[in-house]
Amino acid sequence: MDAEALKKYSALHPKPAGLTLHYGTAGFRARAEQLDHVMFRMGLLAVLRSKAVVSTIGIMVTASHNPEEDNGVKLVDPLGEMLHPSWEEYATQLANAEEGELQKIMTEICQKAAVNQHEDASLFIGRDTRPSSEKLAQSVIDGIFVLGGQYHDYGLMTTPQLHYMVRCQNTQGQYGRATLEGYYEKLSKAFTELIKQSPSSGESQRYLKIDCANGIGALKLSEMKPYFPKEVLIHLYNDGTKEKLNHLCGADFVKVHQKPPRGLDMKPNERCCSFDGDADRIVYYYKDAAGHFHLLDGDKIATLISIFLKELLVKVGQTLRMAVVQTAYANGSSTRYLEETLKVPVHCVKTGVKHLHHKAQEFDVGVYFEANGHGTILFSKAAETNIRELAKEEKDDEKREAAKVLENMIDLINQTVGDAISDMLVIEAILALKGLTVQQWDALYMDLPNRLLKIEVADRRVIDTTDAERRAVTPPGLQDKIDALVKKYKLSRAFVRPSGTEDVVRIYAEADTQVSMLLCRMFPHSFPLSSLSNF
Ligand SMILES: CC(=O)N[C@H]1[C@@H](OP(=O)(O)O)O[C@H](CO)[C@@H](O)[C@@H]1O
Ligand SMILES: [Mg+2]
Repeated sequence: MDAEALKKYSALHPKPAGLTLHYGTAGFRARAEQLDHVMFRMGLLAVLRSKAVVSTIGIMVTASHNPEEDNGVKLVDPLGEMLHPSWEEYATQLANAEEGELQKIMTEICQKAAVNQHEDASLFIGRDTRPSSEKLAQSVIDGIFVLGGQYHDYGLMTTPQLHYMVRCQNTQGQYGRATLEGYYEKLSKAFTELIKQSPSSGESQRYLKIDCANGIGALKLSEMKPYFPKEVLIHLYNDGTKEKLNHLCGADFVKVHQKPPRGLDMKPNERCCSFDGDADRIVYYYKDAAGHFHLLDGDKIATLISIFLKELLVKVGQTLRMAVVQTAYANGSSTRYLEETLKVPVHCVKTGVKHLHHKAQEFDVGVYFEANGHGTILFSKAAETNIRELAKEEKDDEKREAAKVLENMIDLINQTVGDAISDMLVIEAILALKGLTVQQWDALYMDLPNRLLKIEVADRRVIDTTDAERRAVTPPGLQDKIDALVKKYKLSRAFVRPSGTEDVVRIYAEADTQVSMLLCRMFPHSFPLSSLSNF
C-alpha cells in the first residue's frame, strides 16, 4: 500500500467534519453531496474484499427508490450476493475514519480479514441515472486506482444487472456471459422458449404498460426490446425524459400509497406494473371497470410463482423441498393461502433482502419476496442439475416437458437478487402459460386491509424486537399495549420496529375490515411513541 498516494488521493475526497454514516440494509444512503469520501473509501474497501476472497467484487452506485437528490453505494459479493455482514462493519469503520486514521484502519481490516495484499483485485462498477452518480462512480474509481485494482466500469445499468455480471465473471461464464448482451440473450431466449408453449402462442399479443420510475429500467428495457419475441408489446412510461426520478411514480410510491403512478394512463382492466429507481423491485396493478385500483404486490407475485412451480414439481415427480420466505410485512391472507390452500411451508424472517435470500438458500426451491416487490427464486445446485438432466433424458413425455419448463424458468430467473426485468418476464410467462388474466391472478385471495405508517421519534433504537421483528421486547409495556389492542379485532396483527434505512419507527397493522383498521390510527395515541426517549 503506497501511504503517500493514499494520503494524497484521500485529501481530494475529504470527509465532512462530524458526519457519521452506517452501512445499512442497502449499503450507504445519504444526500449525494455527503457521499464523495464514502465512494472513494468504498473503492478502497472493494479492492481489499476482492483480494480477501480472490474474486471479482461489484460496486453499485444507487439510492434505489429514494429521492433523486440522494445517492448511495453497496458492494456485491462473488456470487452476486449482498456483502458479507462481517464486512459491513469494516465498511462503516472505513467510511467514518478521520483522514489521519485511514491507513491504520485499512491495515487493521487487512489483519482481521486475512487479506493477502499480493493478490490481484478485480472490480465491476455500475451506476443508476441520478445526476450525481457519474461523478460519484469516478470517486470509487479513484479509490480502486490508489490500491492498484483492475476494474471494468459498465456505466449505466440496473442493480440486478451488476449482481448478474459479478456472478457470471466468478463462475467463469457458467452462469452466463458478463455483458449486457449476454444478459439480454439469456433471458429473452428462456422467455421465448417458455411462451412458445402457451395456449395462445402466436395468436394474441400481450400488452403491458410499465412505469419505469423515470429511472434506469427505462433505458435497459429499451435496449432489450429488440430481443423480445414479437408477441410481447411493452409500453414504457416515466422513462426519465421529462420528469424526476421516483417522483410520484415507481414501485415504492405505488405500494406505499396504494394508487397508480403519475404519468401512466390506465384503462380499465389493463395490466400495468411499476419498477423502482434501480429496477430491483416490481409491483403489478390494474383498475377495474368501476374504477377501483387493485395492487398485486410482492406477496401476490410470490403466490403466483409458487402455484406455478409447485404444479411443475409435482409433474416431474421429484422430492424437491420448496418453501416461501416472507417478512412480517407480508399480508396475512397471502401467508394463509400459501400454507393452507397451497400447502407450501412459509418462513418469516427479518426485514431486508439478505435475510430472505439466506433463508431461501436452505431449500431446493426457495421463493422469496418482500411485500414491496423485491424478490426472486433460488434453486439449489442439486435441484438444478436434477432438472436439467430430466429435461434432456427423461423418457416420460409429460415429465420431460415439465422439466423443460422448469429449466427455462431457471434460466429466466436472476438468482443473484430481485430483478424487476427478470421478475416481469417470469410473471408474463406464467400468465401466458396458465392463460390467466391479471384479474384472475388477483382473485386468488383478498388482501386483508392494512396500513403501514412511519413516525419520527427521539431515539428509534430503544425499540428492540424478537420473533422476526413481530414482537417488541423493549421498551417495557409496549408489546402489552399492542396485544391488548390487537385482541379486540378479527384476523388482526400489528407490530412496530425501527427502520434500518431511515430514522423512523415503522408501524404495521392489518385486520379483517377497514373499520378494524382504525386500530392502527388509535395505536400511536394509546402508546405515544414520540415519547420513546423517556424510556
Ligand atoms: C417496510 C419496508 O418496505 N421496508 C424496506 C426498507 O427497510 P426498513 O428497514 O424498513 O427501512 O428498505 C429496505 C431496503 O430497500 C427493504 O428491504 C425493506 O423492505
Ligand atoms: Mg431498488
